[in-house]
Amino acid sequence: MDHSLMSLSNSVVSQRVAVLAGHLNGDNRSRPRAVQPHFTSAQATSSSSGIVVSAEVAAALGSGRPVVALESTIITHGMPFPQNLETAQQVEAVVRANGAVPATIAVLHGVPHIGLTAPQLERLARAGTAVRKVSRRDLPLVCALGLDGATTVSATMLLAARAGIAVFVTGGIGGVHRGGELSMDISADLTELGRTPVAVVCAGAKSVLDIPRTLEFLETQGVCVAALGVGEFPAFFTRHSGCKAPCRVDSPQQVAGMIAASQRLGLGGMVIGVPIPEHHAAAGAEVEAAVEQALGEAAQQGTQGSDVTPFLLHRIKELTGGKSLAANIQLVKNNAAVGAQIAVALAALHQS
Ligand SMILES: O=c1[nH]cc([C@@H]2O[C@H](COP(=O)(O)O)[C@@H](O)[C@H]2O)c(=O)[nH]1
Repeated sequence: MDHSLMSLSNSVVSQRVAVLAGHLNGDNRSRPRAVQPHFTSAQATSSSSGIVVSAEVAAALGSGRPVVALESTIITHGMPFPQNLETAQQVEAVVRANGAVPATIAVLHGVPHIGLTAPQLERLARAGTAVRKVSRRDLPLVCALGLDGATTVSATMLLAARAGIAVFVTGGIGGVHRGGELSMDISADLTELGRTPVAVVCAGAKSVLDIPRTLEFLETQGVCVAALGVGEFPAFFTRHSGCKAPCRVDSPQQVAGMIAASQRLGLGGMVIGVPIPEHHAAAGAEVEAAVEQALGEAAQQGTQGSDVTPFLLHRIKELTGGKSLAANIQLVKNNAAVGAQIAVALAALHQS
């Protein structure tokens, strides 16, 4: 075993995992302060959770310091090498610079890891799409077969919650795909948001998706969706989706207050849409034209299911000559700063 890592069985985190595992199984009775370690260590075993938390993340969680979860599909499937590795490293640095501990999440050789070492991160980034994209439904298989897995928003949320991490930063969430009313192609991210108590800080959902139906579905799932500093739900590359955000928040402290209230009430996840900063927004019309073309090609080639998003991301990048990738990197870093500020505000609330 890697000595920089700590098995859950011997840590305070294991107690928190026990609390959250109960919640994920539908036991919401005692959630008020979801990350408070009030279970005895006898109630958690590493064999039941099988999750490894890095020593740094475990120490931060154990002392109530802010932690931000980060996903790994964005590294393997969302960007090409080496920009994916550079971005992953920079995002972790931005989280630290804003006062929180980053916890990148992935499955390595069948074991879910919360907090990766530099060599682990590099191995995933180099392997890219050769690593299996893992959402909630894929976890049993990759764990049982000892495979590597890059966790999507749904799997990352689930694992973050089991470790007691309440704030998670990514680029964009999955959603209802266009034509989803017939194909039923709806990302597992949306149902996960309905059931798992983690706030996902993102730049909204890409316009490759059906954003109005995505928001409708989130409402059905009972997910609190807010936009930060604007009235409109952001659409990833552009600040404008044409859809009013269900609510608007104006500071990390306000978001922390909503997360704390959600925890007290035993609710599920939350989406905080942070619009891409004005000066980094890619030429909207150009990216939108690329989106339309890529969607047409995906339909023509019969691309389906979990292959659709990676195909579209790759094609849009090609069609915009890399402008979409540059914008993507900037918005993720911006989200990382905001997410870390939210985690800091939440930790302060819990300690007050
Ligand atoms: O702009 C992006 N949106 C979504 C993804 C990834 O794609 C997943 C959704 O895939 P699907 O539509 O197959 O559920 C998300 O959870 C995330 O991991 C990404 O990398 N970049």
